[in-house]
Amino acid sequence: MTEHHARPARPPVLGCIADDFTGATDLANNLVRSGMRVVQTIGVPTVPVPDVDAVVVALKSRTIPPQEAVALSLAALEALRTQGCRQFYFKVCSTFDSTPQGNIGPVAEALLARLGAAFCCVTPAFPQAQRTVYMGHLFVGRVPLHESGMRNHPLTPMTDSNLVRVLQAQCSGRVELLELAAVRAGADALRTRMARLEGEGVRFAVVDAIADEDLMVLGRALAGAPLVVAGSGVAIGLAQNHGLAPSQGAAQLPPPGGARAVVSGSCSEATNAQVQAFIAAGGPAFAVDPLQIAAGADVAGQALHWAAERLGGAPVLVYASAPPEAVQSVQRALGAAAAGAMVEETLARIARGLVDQGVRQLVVAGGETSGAVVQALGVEQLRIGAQIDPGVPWCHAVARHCDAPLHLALKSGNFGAVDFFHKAFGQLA
Ligand SMILES: Nc1ncnc2c1ncn2[C@@H]1O[C@H](COP(=O)(O)OP(=O)(O)O)[C@@H](O)[C@H]1O
Ligand SMILES: O=C(O)[C@@H](O)C(=O)COP(=O)(O)O
Repeated sequence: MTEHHARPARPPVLGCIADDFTGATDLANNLVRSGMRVVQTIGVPTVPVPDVDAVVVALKSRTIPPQEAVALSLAALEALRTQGCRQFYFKVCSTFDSTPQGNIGPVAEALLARLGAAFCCVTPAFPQAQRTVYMGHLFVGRVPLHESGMRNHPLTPMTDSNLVRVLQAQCSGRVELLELAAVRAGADALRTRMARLEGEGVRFAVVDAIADEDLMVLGRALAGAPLVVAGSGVAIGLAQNHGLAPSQGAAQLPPPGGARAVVSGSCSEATNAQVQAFIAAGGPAFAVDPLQIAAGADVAGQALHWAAERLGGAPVLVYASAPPEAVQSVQRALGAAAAGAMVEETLARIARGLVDQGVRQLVVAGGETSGAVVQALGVEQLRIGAQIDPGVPWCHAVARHCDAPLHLALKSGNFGAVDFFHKAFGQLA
């Protein structure tokens, strides 16, 4: 939850449903930086949230069966409506992580139907993190999505950069492009164009955006729209519709304490480079071998025994992160879903053990991994602090399974500079 400023209490204006936990903190980070007071809940909130402008519900629904993702997302929508939210944001990955079955299309269609709406804009553009959309094609830095490291993702390999085509394969409604020229024509013209597309029976418009200014225009055009489906980028353009402006004060967190650790289950290019940089700089690191887990070894116990002798000194790293060839060989042996679940469960047990041993500053790399860790720790709400790198803030969490509050950074696999792990702890020092 962010600091409360002196504003009259009113229901939150924006209700957000994020399909993974790193994605949720990424979105909350952009909302906070644009001037909104935000509370992030882990799972569907069951109690009233405090006086905030936006609520972000973090789900772990990106890779579960589509019907389960739909049911969870609709439950989140109902809870957000109960809190008084009037506009809704379905936060998906900036690399549009999904499979031909979903879950972006099915969840977006179900949310639209429940809201009684017929049309919504979709864009994963987040230029500050080098995600741009042009002619409906998603670029990651200088390369199209299908040439980026995402083509080798363990759970959601992305092999087509044409998002109109990718989304159409997941939807029954019609998907069209809203090209950059329409965005550059300004918010009023863009709104007129959106209305025309809706009149033509289009359900989803994939919107081009290559710079923050495009997202600001789109944000204005979305005033009053019931739903937007987007990465975290569009968040920078929504606060202006509610008379809110960027504020630094929102990012203050209590001082950190305790030992420092990183748990990494992301196999993305950026994370693999961060792991290698940490090790090359002499950081103590323990590699988790999925085949050992499958063979019945007590890998979590070994990792915790190793860590117990080192905690309190330099930050320690426990990682399953591995390059694509190693991941593929594990997946051939164990199956992709089973390997993923097994590694997540082990890393979550390790994270909980590390916290039991006194870790109070914890970086988790990987969206699914973060979901597993946060659930194992029993975290219910997160307060968002300062940004470490685009898309990744420090957060402050109270966890059921920890007697003192924790500083947590949930890092999307793709995000962060190569020295992210050291940078993160340096920022808290
Ligand atoms: N060495 C490995 N072999 C196979 N799967 C792995 C390995 N290491 C991690 N995984 C799995 O890969 C998935 C990575 O997804 P995630 O944590 O969301 O990372 P990212 O943020 O990069 O997408 C997780 O399910 C994780 O358990
Ligand atoms: O939008 C993004 O890229 C991130 O917020 C995100 O969703 C992260 O997903 P993972 O790469 O699985 O961590």
